[in-house]
Amino acid sequence: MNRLFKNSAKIRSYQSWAWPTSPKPTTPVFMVSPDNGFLPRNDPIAKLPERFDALESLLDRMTLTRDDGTPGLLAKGEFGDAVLKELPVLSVADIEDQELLMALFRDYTFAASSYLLEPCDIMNRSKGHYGLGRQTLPKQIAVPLQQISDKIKAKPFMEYAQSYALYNYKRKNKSEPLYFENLELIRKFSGMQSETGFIGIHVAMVRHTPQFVEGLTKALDSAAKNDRKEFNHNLNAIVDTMKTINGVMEDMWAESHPADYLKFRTFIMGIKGQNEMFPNGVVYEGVDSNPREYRGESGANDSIIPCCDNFLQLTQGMPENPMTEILRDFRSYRPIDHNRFVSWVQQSASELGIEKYCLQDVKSLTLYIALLDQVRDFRHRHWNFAKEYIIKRTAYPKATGGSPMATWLPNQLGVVLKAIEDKSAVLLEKYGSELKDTADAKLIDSIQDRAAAQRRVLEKDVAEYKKKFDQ
Ligand code: HEM
Repeated sequence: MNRLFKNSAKIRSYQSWAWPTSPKPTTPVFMVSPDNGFLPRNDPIAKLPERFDALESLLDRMTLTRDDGTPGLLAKGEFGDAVLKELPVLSVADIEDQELLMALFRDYTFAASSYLLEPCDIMNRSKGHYGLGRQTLPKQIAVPLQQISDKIKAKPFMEYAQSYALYNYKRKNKSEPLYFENLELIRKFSGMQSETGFIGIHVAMVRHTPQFVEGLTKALDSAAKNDRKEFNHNLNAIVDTMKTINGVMEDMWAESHPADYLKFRTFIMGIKGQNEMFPNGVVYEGVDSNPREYRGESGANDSIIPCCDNFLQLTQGMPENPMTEILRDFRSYRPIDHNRFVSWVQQSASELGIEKYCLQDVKSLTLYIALLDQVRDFRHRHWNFAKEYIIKRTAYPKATGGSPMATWLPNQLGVVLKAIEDKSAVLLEKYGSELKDTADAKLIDSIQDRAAAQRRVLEKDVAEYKKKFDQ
């Protein structure tokens, strides 16, 4: 077992690199490693044990359009009543198996979001706005959900990794890898193919994170040993993996139709910062008489881009503004080991001074800019998703995670564009004569051109959308 940084005086080792070869039932489900990256250690448990049949049956009948084409409980506005009538407060006190706890977390969070947001979905379908959600989560859902969340150390609300996306897939063919065509969903709100596409593309991207985690840890390790050749090799590997991940992301356009997104998006809204639906948060009956507030499900809780930001030391240069505050807050909505890894990358990159280390070598700096360009590629495409799937089609000003539509994503895209401009200028000033007429010079030229063009479009977009959403 490879123990990176064991001998490095400069940075601490990432402990979970060497996690147990025979995990115990109490070993967390999400542990970052070059074996599974940011995916769970094993494929998610799809079916709950018999004692949870009442919950399983409700979730099977819930989906707007069921697998047999008939309307489900949510389509008829009958889910909430069915929960109150059919679901007892089931005990989870004796359960310690982390995989079963994660499956229960997924299923109770699906039930919670359906229960709270059912009226908003009905209102949105008929009137085009959301109205009030249910303001109390009944004890049948709230009590076990709180207990499960305590055991897995999560917030008791639907989350990107631990419920909606990364713990919600099955492989059609168990012996095949998790490419998009080989996966299907365990739970869904709408039953539309576009919902499978939306979630499936996230999973299919995260499938490539074992290489990503390996590249990051090895790059940090080689910087710690001041092995320039190895460092450049590993940095190049991260750039290549990001190209693959961005390539999968591009398939979103084909697999999830922009016109369908708002039809299932209502159910992934949060109960924080969504004033039209939950002006005072939600009371968790039998748990807390004070209302709770949690952000909704969002890809912002994925760990790939935060790791790139941290490795490139972009995070510390983010402007001190309410947008960056939201970015920090999002980081608390993910599995604890994802959070630890993301923080570890931040601390190690900062202790080693990765940015400065890259400035000292023409190849390292070129690769640093190439990685910035991949983060730009991700955030630019992502901004286009936001425009095409959301902004074009609704006047509602908040994203599912509660961030403001017109300004939040551009805040981070702007930081990356600026970093490309700055670092390219340094590269040309410092190493211009060395680079002259090489393939790397052409690469940097095209990266600069793209960044400049995108900045112009971004500024125009933000001015227009600030007016539209009054932000
Ligand atoms: C149709 C596709 C998508 C749409 C409409 C969309 C929409 C959004 C929106 C509106 C936000 C703002 C945060 C919030 O929820 O309040 C966000 C954040 C984010 N999403 Fe997505 N998203 C899509 C696909 C993806 C995919 C496939 C990923 C891959 C992991 C992803 C990763 C992220 C990340 C990393 C952020 C934080 C952005 C940043 O740091 O600049 N999203 N998304």
